[in-house]
Amino acid sequence: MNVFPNLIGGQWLEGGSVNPNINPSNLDDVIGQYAQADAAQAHSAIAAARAAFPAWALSGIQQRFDILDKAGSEILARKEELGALLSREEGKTLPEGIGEVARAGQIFKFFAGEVLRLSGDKLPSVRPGIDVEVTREPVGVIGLITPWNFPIAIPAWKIAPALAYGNCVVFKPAELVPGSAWALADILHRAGVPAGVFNLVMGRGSVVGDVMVRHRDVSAISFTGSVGTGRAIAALAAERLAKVQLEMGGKNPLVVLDDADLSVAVNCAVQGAYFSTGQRCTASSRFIVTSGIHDRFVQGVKERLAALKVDDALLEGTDIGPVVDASQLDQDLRYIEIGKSEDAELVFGGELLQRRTRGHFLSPALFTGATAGMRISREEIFGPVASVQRVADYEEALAVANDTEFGLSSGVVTTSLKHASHFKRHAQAGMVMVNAPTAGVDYHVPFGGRKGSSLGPREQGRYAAEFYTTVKTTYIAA
Ligand SMILES: NC(=O)C1=CN([C@@H]2O[C@H](COP(=O)(O)OP(=O)(O)OC[C@H]3O[C@@H](n4cnc5c(N)ncnc54)[C@H](O)[C@@H]3O)[C@@H](O)[C@H]2O)C=CC1
Ligand SMILES: O=Cc1ccc(S(=O)(=O)O)cc1
Repeated sequence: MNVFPNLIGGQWLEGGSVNPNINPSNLDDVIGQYAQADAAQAHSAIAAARAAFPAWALSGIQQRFDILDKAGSEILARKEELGALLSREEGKTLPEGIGEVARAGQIFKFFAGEVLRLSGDKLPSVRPGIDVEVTREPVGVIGLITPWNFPIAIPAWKIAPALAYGNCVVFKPAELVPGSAWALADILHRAGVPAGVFNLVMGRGSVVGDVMVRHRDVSAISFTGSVGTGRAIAALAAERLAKVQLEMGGKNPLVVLDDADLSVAVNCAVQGAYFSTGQRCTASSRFIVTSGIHDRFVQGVKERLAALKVDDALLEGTDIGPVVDASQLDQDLRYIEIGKSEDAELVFGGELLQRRTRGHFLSPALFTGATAGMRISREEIFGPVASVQRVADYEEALAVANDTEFGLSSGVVTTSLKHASHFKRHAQAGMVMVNAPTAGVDYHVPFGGRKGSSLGPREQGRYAAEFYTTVKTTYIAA
């Protein structure tokens, strides 16, 4: 089997060791062997990016538009094929995989447009005879470190703005999903990104990622992943005053009030908590439900879960694919045991499933009787596991929803305008959903959270400029 190489300084390079890419729906299916960069190759990629930066920073906007637009067009044209690769390596269902690839293509198109919309301000000075200009310039070499749960969308929403605003990129994807990352690198390379401007360094976080985070020529790091790794990266970046942007976990609440439309509530709950196998930072893992609707809601969710098909991600009709790997499956099962030991009641699922192929199949799990202090109510599980907390009224529901160290996405299901408006104002989260699942975001508006979920400027949309550029104020005396 051929090895998929890294892209460093415009050259495809093997070297180092290789890593098999394994299908979580079928552990006997090896998708390919992918090069694993060592520390020396990580250093080479950073050097190549640094060398390419002065010319790319000053490159014409037509060149940058053309490259990003071309990449976006190819991604969109190949969305079925790339979606199948994504689903095969990550385990989300084929429609979800295709949808994610389309999102990546649209993100490249959006940032191609942003290249043409670059702007600044010209202002009068408070002093006579002086003009002031405020412009944005690229930051330099940016290190991008991404997780396995969105193998192409998260890389796209970091790479596209980085390149659009004139930065050079060293990109390290998650070890579990090198296939989508490699395909994206190949598309960018063929779209005409100059040598060194974009570098792919597949490899271990503790080796390649660590070099990127510590290297003084990497001016900024954008990371999505676990809280532990995010904290460690922030500490190292702070030591050398590098710019940092972190997207980490969530413990996203979905509040369901007595006056909710039951079918909307059940739909939001099931989609938000269990689709994509619950492996989304925006997934709802806490349903906070007022007493008057509690039993009907639980019954409705159980009925919907019973109708869902958990199977091979690529099979037609599958609603929920496998858990991504053995270690994540262990984590999910561990939390299911923790929930039981905390005296929450497991009312549905949480069982390993046998399918035609050897894969990490887990039935969606629902707990009731959860309370705010339980670990299943406080810690991110990152799997198809959610729990219901019963509350007396809206005021208690809001307090419970906000009682978390995280603050990414927060949802309410209600037909009361008064409660919806109050929740929108008082939910302590970066994204608020009214009668919509906590997961399911657009690609052209800011994405990010508060408290322990995020650090640094927002990702996505035109707000991305805040992280990927630095502001210059120029005073011009007449
Ligand atoms: N919020 C989110 O979107 C995500 C959260 N997670 C959470 O994290 C848990 C563990 O998943 P992992 O994939 O192990 O997450 P992780 O945070 O360890 O990995 C994310 C990325 O960081 C890299 N990395 C790891 N150690 C590093 C280091 N010392 N320096 C620089 N880069 C490093 C990894 O190689 C990967 O590319 C999951 O169970 C889940 O709870 C995982 C993926 C996404
Ligand atoms: O790319 C990251 C990403 C994409 C989508 C979502 S959501 O499922 O739409 O919430 C979250 C993160």
